[in-house]
Amino acid sequence: MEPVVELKNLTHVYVNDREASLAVEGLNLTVHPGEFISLVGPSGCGKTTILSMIAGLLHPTNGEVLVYGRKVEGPSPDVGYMLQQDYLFPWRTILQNAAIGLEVTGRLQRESMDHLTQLLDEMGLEGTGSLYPQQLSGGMRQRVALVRTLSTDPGLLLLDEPFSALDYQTKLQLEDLIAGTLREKNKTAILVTHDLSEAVAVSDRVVLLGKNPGRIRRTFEVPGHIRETQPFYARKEEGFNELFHEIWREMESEED
Ligand SMILES: Nc1ncnc2c1ncn2[C@@H]1O[C@H](COP(=O)(O)OP(=O)(O)OP(=O)(O)O)[C@@H](O)[C@H]1O
Repeated sequence: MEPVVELKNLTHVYVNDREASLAVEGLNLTVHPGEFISLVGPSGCGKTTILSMIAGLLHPTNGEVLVYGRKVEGPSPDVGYMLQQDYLFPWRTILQNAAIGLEVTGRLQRESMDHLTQLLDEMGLEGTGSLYPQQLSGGMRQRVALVRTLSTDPGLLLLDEPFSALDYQTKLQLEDLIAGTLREKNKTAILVTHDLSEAVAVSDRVVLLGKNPGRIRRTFEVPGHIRETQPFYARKEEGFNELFHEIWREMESEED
């Protein structure tokens, strides 16, 4: 099967008036259909830069990004992006917020509202369509952001720390919901996170990046029995702690 994402010798240099800084260098990564990948690594190792290039928001200085076999030249409806902040518009109802993706891509139709209401229901947000964002909790708002992202039916989801602003309990609930939903809908996902336990619990593969500049340091396969378990319970599975500590030690041992 054709890969969903191919990063080939990907390099990015940020340039301003005074200096140039190498953020990502010579990165190669292939992500297959239905895979859930996490990118982890120390602060500043280039995780967000990599997602921005896959999303077509930032052009690589060198190398190339292919999504579904096509060179990325800009944002595409095949790719959904979810961030730490939900960016809901306070003056729009929940349903109107959920509809924005379809609106801006010119695909909003009469029957779309039924589909969005169904998606809100699936996310446990029954009856919230006519409320406003400020009437919902942080976890609920982030679920609305997920509905907005899924509404355009992108095959690939880029998740940049979508759980990190939430309290611990909400974060665990949302991890289960998002990982379960994406697997059920057979989406491909790349998650950026600082939380190694989250990375192991939700992913098929954890890609550890090293810093100065961002390069792949090591890739860890998550064993099948952990992958098949809901993230919350995965943390109690045999081998989970060992893998967590292996990644942790590797990250700590970075010398450069
Ligand atoms: N717009 C920019 N201009 C100049 N340098 C930048 C810019 N954005 C990021 N950088 C630098 O590029 C490097 C990679 O940044 P990036 O945000 O991709 O890392 P990250 O791994 O996502 O960091 P964090 O984990 O702290 O979110 C860092 O050294 C950062 O300072």
